[in-house]
Amino acid sequence: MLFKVSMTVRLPHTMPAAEADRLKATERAIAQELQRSGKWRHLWRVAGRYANVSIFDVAGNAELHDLLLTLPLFPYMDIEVEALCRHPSSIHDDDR
Ligand SMILES: O=C(O)CC1=CCC(=O)O1
Repeated sequence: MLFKVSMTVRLPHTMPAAEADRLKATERAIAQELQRSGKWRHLWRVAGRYANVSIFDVAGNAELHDLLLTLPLFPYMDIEVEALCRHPSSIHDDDR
């Protein structure tokens, strides 16, 4: 199943820079591994905001939830999830 996931990062201003850098580096490693696995299909920065829009391809709601929980920035992100289905006018047969 495909999901559009919007994440807005809100790190506390009181967080030490070294801790923020550590979290971001670990987040990056996990995100890149999930992209290599095919589960995190797209990752886009929202211009002008500390936010991203992503497309995930996972078995269902529970897998998506469990995956998002593994992200080190999870406690510091507002996350919105929208389930996607194939548009009848889409010419891409890999859309599900
Ligand atoms: O910077 C972000 O938008 C948060 C994030 C998600 C995956 C990643 O590497 O950073």
